[in-house]
Amino acid sequence: MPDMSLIEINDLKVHYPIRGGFWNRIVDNVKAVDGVTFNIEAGETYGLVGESGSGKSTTAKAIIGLEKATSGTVMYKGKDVTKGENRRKLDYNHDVQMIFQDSLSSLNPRKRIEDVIAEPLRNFEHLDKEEEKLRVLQLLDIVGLDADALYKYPHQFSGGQRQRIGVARAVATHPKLIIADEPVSALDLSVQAQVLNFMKKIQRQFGISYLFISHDLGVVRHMCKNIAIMTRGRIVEVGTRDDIYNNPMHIYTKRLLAAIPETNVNHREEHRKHRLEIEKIYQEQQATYYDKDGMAFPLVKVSPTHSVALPPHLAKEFEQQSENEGVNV
Ligand SMILES: Nc1ncnc2c1ncn2[C@@H]1O[C@H](COP(=O)(O)OP(=O)(O)OP(=O)(O)O)[C@@H](O)[C@H]1O
Repeated sequence: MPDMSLIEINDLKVHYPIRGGFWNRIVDNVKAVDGVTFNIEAGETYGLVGESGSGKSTTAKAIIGLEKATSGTVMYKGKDVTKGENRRKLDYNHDVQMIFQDSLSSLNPRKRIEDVIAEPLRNFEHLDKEEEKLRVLQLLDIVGLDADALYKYPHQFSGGQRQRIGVARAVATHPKLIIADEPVSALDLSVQAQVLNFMKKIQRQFGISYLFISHDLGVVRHMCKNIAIMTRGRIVEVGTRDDIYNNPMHIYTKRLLAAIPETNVNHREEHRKHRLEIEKIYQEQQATYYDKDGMAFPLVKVSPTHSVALPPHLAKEFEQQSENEGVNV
């Protein structure tokens, strides 16, 4: 039997009802997440990328159990953790932690850092005062903060330092998976790199997996082995880092790649031209990449590691190819 992935998300859907009319009946649904499937392996960083409103955060919330799945499964240790009873049985809330974009609102402003970081320890491990303090100090050290941080409050830190505190808190109970929802989007470029480096260091040290959510393919590049591109509630392209950056095939992925800012001033003009070119192609062709309801087409395998939601006229070639390969086996 093949090894199980750490977590397997299968055809996950989260639809929100829209009510209206005199009787306040359900008149339609917002398909925030509409059939998302991917696996995260132990120790890897999996990227989920898309623009605002594409359904990334709702996917994350459904995985962690903060949002109810309309259908589909999230399999962890062989059980579906969209069901509360399985989450409790498997200690899922201990094993899966989250880091949010805005640490100022996600860290309790009235608690000192010692208590902020100790909170998950108090929920899940019963240490005495001395042991607890030692653990908090170790965690601060791992994310490069001094012991005097213990007695300060979140607002006394910079954005980058607060994100590091969020990382220390998430890692406190040695989780198996950390869901990081836009963990560096609110930070300056130089500080982003610092926080990402701490995240990588911690990953090596504790062997944890990340689900790394971002709107920016530039940020994800140095973090993720596998990446899924999401828009309008569906995955439109999924592949290895190499597939996505060197052979993007969906028009939406190409546009996201062109949107990565060029840091080298000598290449800025060239990059601007390329971006405008892609934008023109996007405007001309995007309608063909979605069905009559504006939804992405089913994914088609274009290589063993790479799948793309190609429109039917482009998908044909690859469907034919896989059929032929099937015959050869
Ligand atoms: N509770 C809700 N009720 C109705 N619609 C919702 C709800 N939560 C999210 N949505 C809608 O679902 C879609 C996906 O939202 P989601 O927050 O998952 O996107 P996102 O990609 O994470 O964007 P962002 O980065 O801006 O949070 C959006 O159209 C949003 O308006």
